[in-house]
Amino acid sequence: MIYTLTLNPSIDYTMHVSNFEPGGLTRATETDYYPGGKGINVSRVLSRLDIPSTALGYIGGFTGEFIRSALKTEGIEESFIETNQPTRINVKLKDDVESEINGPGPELNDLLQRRLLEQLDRLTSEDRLLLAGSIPSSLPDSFYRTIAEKCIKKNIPLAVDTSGQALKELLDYPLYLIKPNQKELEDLFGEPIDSKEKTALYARKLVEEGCEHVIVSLGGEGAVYVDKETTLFADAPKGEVINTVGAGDSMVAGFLAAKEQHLSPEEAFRKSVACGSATAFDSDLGKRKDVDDLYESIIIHQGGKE
Ligand SMILES: Nc1ncnc2c1ncn2[C@@H]1O[C@H](COP(=O)(O)OP(=O)(O)OP(=O)(O)O)[C@@H](O)[C@H]1O
Ligand SMILES: O=P(O)(O)OC[C@@]1(O)O[C@H](CO)[C@@H](O)[C@@H]1O
Repeated sequence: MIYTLTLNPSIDYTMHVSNFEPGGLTRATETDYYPGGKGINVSRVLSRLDIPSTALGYIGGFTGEFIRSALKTEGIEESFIETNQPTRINVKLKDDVESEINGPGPELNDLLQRRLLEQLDRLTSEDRLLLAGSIPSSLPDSFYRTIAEKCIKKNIPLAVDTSGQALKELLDYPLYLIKPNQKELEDLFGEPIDSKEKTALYARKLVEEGCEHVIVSLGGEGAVYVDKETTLFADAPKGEVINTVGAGDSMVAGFLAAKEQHLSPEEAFRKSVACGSATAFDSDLGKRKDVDDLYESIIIHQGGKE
């Protein structure tokens, strides 16, 4: 079973506006709300691809109830731990450019932390775990490390989609999959990375440090994939971009789904890019039909083994 862990879920409240005026009243032309948080997005896309997963993490209050019922409607298993504070609401503002305001997340005491670690103790080497999104500030920065150590000891493949210090610390472990975006890769190495070739070079450093599969997403520029044997470049397909929130998470889901179906790295990468772009072209996460339609149109170039 694939388990997705979202320590800090959210409701994503999307507001479409035109000419947002800071300090003034702006009326939205359209609003939507979706269950959010990176791991939850991955579980939702996996489910659209007919791959079951179980969503783990902390939820609470009326917002948490919304997430629980949305996942139930979509037939997604969950085993969330209840907190006594409402799950955060993250605002996604769509004007000519996209802006995001993400909440800080709940206070999680020692007991809640222990409950999650006990849950994870029940995973076996038959499972896979995805650690996705930010660590709420009430948890120690080392929380993902604690989880990683447990998983590596039990040979549980670990996929990671997070940023900043949390991501840096996890690179000490042999990870199954990591999917930084361009900015996250730049932050990791403290260097501007401004071409696909340079992206591949730095992605290869991550492979050399022990990551089995590295995908770097580059928004409208597509993505780069590196493993021990292969370097691949994908162009993003053209289409009307509606909402890129969750596009990166969709890529992770596409790759994990394809690997569950034993597809080759190239096919898995293709599926990953198709999922990312299907989401970018939708107001919610991408739909199965759109992923299938885009799949064949993704152009993949082989790179050298720098
Ligand atoms: N403008 C676009 N046109 C086509 N596809 C896009 C566009 N923007 C994003 N995508 C698709 O989505 C993928 C992921 O995009 P991006 O690099 O923005 O992810 P991200 O920053 O991790 O997103 P998030 O954290 O919001 O999930 C890209 O590799 C591409 O396949
Ligand atoms: O604050 P975090 O945990 O870093 O990111 C949370 C978030 O921005 O990531 C998802 C998109 O990737 C959204 O559903 C959600 O609002």
